[in-house]
Amino acid sequence: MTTGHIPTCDLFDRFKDAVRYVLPGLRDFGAVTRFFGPVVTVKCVEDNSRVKELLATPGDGRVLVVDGAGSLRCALMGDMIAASAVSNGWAGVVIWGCVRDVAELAALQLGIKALASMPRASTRRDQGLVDVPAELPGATVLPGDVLFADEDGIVLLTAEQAAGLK
Ligand SMILES: O=C([O-])CC(=O)C(=O)O
Repeated sequence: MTTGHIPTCDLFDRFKDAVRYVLPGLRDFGAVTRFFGPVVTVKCVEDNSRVKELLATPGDGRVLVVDGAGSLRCALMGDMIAASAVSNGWAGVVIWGCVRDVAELAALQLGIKALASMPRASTRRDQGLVDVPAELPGATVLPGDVLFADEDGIVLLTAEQAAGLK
């Protein structure tokens, strides 16, 4: 596995269509715009219980992928949860859904890509699935995939593909 970020365009040049690409639409909200790491997945709709729990545990340089089914009705992460991700060593959080506290997120040393901002928080009902196949626009993400993100977009590799990178 590589020890550094590889530009997503270089990954295309190397792998072409053997890797997965997330369709455009997710924006950068964190101070870090280039990040990579093995993926942990969460599937949750308008309930960020699992997101809060996971980001309070050691991240070890991993990236949390949140399949929020694209809901624009509430935010799945704000500055408190994101700050806990930073303290716990997560490399990034990619959310098919919304965030809030945008001004504070912009100051955090964390990669954050999400659809949009929304002041309304989610309602925690202790629901959501961890380590299951998760959808991002145009790509299915599996636990253990390796995600590379930068200003150009997001690319997903299998662990085997990532193992071959220098
Ligand atoms: O608590 C939430 O649901 C989201 C939030 O505002 C935070 O992370 O600060």
